Amino acid sequence: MFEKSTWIRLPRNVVMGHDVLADVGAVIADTHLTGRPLIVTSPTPKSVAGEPIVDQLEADGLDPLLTIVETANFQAVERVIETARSADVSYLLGVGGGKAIDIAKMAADDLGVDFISVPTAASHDGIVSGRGSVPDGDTRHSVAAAPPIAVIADTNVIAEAPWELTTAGCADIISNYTAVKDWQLANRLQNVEYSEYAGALSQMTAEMLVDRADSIKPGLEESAWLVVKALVSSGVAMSIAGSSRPASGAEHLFSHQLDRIAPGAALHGHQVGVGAIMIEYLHSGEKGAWHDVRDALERIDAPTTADELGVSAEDVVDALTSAHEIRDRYTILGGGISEEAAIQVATTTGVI
Ligand SMILES: NC(=O)c1ccc[n+]([C@@H]2O[C@H](COP(=O)([O-])OP(=O)(O)OC[C@H]3O[C@@H](n4cnc5c(N)ncnc54)[C@H](O)[C@@H]3O)[C@@H](O)[C@H]2O)c1
Ligand SMILES: O=P(O)(O)OC[C@@H](O)CO
Ligand SMILES: [Zn+2]
Repeated sequence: MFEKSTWIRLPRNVVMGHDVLADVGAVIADTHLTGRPLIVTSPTPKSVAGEPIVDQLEADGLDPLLTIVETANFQAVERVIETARSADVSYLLGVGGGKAIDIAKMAADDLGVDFISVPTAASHDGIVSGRGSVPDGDTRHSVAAAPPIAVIADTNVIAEAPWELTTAGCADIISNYTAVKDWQLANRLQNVEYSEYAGALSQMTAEMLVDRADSIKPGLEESAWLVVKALVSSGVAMSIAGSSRPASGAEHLFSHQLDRIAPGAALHGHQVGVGAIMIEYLHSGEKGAWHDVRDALERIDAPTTADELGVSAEDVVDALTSAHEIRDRYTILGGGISEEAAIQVATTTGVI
């Protein structure tokens, strides 16, 4: 008897392009949201998009509230939940980078209200996903959450964001190569459920982005458009899989450990990109595709070395040797790699 079932939860509206920030009110009306909105943002995105959204919604006769978050952790999620409850908020807008969007997403899920994702940078592939990613002590959770009911990605705003945020988003997509390899390996060795559709979509997204790498340039709205489309596609792959597996393998475990060892040193996307070079080496050996991963990162201006990330060689080795401990997710790292092996992979690939 066939007993399998799944829920693939996706946004109702993905609105992207030139000046679509002006459409926030229209999107709210289209999604039939009523009541008081809470805008969850961080300091720079507040002035770039948060305040213009408040002005727009006030002009529409709404009574928006705005709250600032600084760090992505469970305490921040709790604070947003309390703010929303005490102000009788009906739905949330996450406005900013990955951290503001993750916090809004998780708070909305807990409150049981809808949430709109308004990325101000193309720096991560969580803009569409039904996952939240938060550190918690020695571990890092990938929390299931409702996906945004709508995404509003203004390519004008995103093209004006610092260029390194866009290169971080590209590197987050390039890391899909190793994430999919790790997922397939876990399927073969540990019988972890694998989705052909999600895996193929994630890998194809990386391939399409790399094929267009030379047309991704600073300040160009066309480039912002290309990268946002790839981030949306990668988020959809996660929603199909019902996990972050299609976009997060050992290169993400390495990055999550680096966040703990060298907090704030580099952007998430840049860390996973450098991780992907080394993890690809572990998958395919010295003559393998790690050269292609490194070349793709170089072509989009993303870091490929510890120096460029602003971390030490010891940090890289520590993160690589402890990455397997951070989460119960089987990858090429298996039960862990030795310090000698970590030094060898990082040296051979030129990361240290
Ligand atoms: N939920 C998911 O599926 C998922 C996917 C990928 C990444 N993530 C998470 O997202 C986070 C990484 O996201 P991030 O790299 O955007 O980090 P971030 O949210 O810290 O943003 C980086 C910086 O860019 C700034 N910024 C954003 N837009 C700007 C603009 N227009 N102009 C100037 N500055 C701007 C932010 O204020 C911040 O200082 C990590 O916590 C990661 O785990 C989650
Ligand atoms: O589940 P994690 O490892 O946080 O991954 C989510 C996202 O960063 C994938 O690009
Ligand atoms: Zn990522």
